[in-house]
Amino acid sequence: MNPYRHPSANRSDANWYHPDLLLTSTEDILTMSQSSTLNPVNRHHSNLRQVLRSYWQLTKPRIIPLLLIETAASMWVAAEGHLDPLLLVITLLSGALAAASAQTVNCIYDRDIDFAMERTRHRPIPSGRVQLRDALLFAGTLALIAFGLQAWVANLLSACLAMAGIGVYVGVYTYWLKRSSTQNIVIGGAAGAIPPLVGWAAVTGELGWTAWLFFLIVFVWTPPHFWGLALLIQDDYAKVGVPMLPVVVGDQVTARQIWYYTLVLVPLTLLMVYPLAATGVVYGILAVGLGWIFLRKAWSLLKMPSDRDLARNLFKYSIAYMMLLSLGMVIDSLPVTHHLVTTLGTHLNLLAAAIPALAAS
Ligand code: HEM
Ligand SMILES: CC(C)=CCC/C(C)=C/CC/C(C)=C/COP(=O)(O)OP(=O)(O)O
Repeated sequence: MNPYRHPSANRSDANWYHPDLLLTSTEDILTMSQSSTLNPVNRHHSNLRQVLRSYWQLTKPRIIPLLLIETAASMWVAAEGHLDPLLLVITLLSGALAAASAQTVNCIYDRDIDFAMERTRHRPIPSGRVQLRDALLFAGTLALIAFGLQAWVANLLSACLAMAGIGVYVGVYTYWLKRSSTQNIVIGGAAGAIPPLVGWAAVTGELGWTAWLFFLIVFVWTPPHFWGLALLIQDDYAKVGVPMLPVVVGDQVTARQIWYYTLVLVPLTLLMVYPLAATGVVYGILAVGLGWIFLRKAWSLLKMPSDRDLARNLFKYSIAYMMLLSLGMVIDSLPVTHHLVTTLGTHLNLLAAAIPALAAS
């Protein structure tokens, strides 16, 4: 008997934004009902597929790519466009394993509230598909492999930072603050800002100003990212007593906080260009454009804090924003971009010098 299984467990529309995190899709139900009538070999394969799928879901896989994009962007900037492919692949692999381990421990610790929330009750532990002991073993193994790989191929600093990411997410966010403070994701959100530090340390063996600035950018981005979503799913959190900001202070104050954080975020992204000069004009233009859109969306929400479409729109945009900003850093650091920008600059200078002569003739 599964202690976390509720007889009335049901799917709901609250799951609109991450259907892959659910298990009981029509396809699953069909597969499960078929497996009892299949021959033993097919049944074995079908069961194995279901087990693998459950472990995959335990890692909340849809969040991991963005963490890896941050890591890769930081590595590219640190390497000034000349990145060792093996180092990149191993750092991303161990980053994915570390994040998966962190998410698994979060699923273990939060199994009671995950069971009670409509949105999360089909996760592998509350639905009884993965046992606690197995999940713990899985999380421990992933963390060990992540640490070993990273320390072996890159360096000890980056491996320790990845483990610190797990520690902050599990210890500070999940265990300490998630159920006790409205500032849970502000402070606990530091976990999600650690991947740029891991990437930078993997390339340089140390942590520079640029790495810390990237950390700060993700740190300040996290509240608008999550509170946009929290406005939509606050009833679920309220039901289980998790004090996410909108649950405690309401829509208006949350929208105001989102606005303040976005106001700080946009100028922060520009410090990469000046005074740090870690990135150039291509990233700069992108950061201004993306930031302008972010500000407009946060402003619209500030004007109509209870408009759920605006909140959903801001949440979705926050993800695209971080992806494109990171991509901007990568494109900016490539040697070909440097070459193009320098050539363009030279031509513009020549043109500027020629204008007075042309005007005089
Ligand atoms: C403590 C900080 C954060 C909290 C509380 C948070 C919370 C959430 C939640 C609840 C979701 C909905 C999906 C789910 O149920 O798992 C989500 C989606 C997402 N988060 Fe965050 N997040 C945080 C930080 C981050 C960071 C740092 C990143 C990456 C840089 C990130 C990337 C994403 C992405 C890509 C999605 C969309 C997944 C999908 O496509 O469904 N989040 N976040
Ligand atoms: C370097 C390293 C290993 C970093 C790991 C950082 C990490 C895993 C960040 C993810 C943050 C996140 C998606 C939280 C979800 O909140 P929640 O679990 O409270 O959401 P829920 O309500 O859906 O359970």
